[in-house]
Amino acid sequence: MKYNFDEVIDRTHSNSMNTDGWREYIFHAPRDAKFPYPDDAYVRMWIADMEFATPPCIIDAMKERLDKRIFGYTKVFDPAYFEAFSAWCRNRYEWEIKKEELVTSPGIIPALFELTGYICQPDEKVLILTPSYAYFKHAVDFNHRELVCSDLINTDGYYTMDFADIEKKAADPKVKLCIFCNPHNPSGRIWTEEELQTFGEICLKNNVMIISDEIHCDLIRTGLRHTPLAKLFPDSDQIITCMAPSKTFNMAGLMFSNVLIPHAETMKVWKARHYDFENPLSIAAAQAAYEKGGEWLAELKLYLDDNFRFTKEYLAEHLLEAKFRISEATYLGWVDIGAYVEKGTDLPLLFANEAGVLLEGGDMFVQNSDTYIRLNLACPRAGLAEGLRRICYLLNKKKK
Ligand SMILES: Cc1ncc(COP(=O)(O)O)c(C/N=C2\CONC2=O)c1O
Repeated sequence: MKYNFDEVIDRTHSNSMNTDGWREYIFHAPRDAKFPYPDDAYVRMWIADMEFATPPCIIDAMKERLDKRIFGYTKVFDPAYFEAFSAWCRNRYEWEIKKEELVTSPGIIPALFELTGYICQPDEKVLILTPSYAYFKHAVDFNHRELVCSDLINTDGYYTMDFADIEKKAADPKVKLCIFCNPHNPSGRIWTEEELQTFGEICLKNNVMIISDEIHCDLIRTGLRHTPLAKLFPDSDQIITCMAPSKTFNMAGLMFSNVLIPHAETMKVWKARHYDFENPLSIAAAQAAYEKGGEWLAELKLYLDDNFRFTKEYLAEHLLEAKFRISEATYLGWVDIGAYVEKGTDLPLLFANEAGVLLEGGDMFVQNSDTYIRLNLACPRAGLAEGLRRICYLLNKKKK
């Protein structure tokens, strides 16, 4: 391997949400709230960013931009960025994107917050599939629109869409938008073309616009394939696609993402209301990611594959009644520990107080996730092993 994913990198004093923001985000506690373990004694498996250095090609591109020494107002003017991103979509997803549909946003979450308000009138509703990344709900709440949830069907830890339920809810004339996660966080599903086709047809037939959040699409297990939803409906202007280098290359702090808006009226509102200046270092980083990041990503995927295999084997040996499937996508493990805990247990607090592990779980994913914990496996294997050891020790002790 050319890259060292076993390297432990010190993130303290870097204003990192991962190391410094967990009290507020997970527990809604003040920054000085006391917990049983010293901060640096926690195994951090919660927020979705990685413990791996961003690829050298990206850091070099940022250094090259720094050497220009002026950082005035900046937008994506150079066509080289579109060429890099469109080549990425063509080569990896056999998907031709259109330059006139591409805009950028300082994150997919801000785009979801904006687009929800642009697309839905105050009395209209937004459909999401649950369990869900909580910010889908936050985007709806922020816009004071009504949230409608369709629970995914969980068959022994394998999640599928409940098309009958989606159809019923999409038929409500007030449901105007679905924020869709493709691939799915937290279950790790990569939706098949057949599932995407069925889902898309239900929404389009019922005049429900879709925002397909595909931020995790590059982070799939080796050998599996992602299908952009919009690729299956080339004649529709009702599917907005969000992609980003942020998850793929561990650069979420650079606040740069791609939004593809085929719907003319929505694009018109976006251009009228969105603040479209960008950070020059972020543009340089994103372009380098798409132009040169492929080799690093291939090695990252192999390392993550091994972390998932390690987790599967470790839980099979040390937590016999846990249910865990290797996620098809994301670097997030999704584990049912219902055999060890009561429904309604505050799982993040339990593991923070009694295991020294920071994780997300339970009701942090809107609904339909009660006895699940989500583990960030994008870390050096030694840290992963210690986190799993602590989790299994606590749960086996509680079981006795
Ligand atoms: C489905 C999905 N969309 C959007 C985002 C964030 O996009 P951004 O605004 O950074 O461009 C995340 C990050 N997911 C996270 C971040 O921490 N925990 C998670 O599950 C995500 O999982």
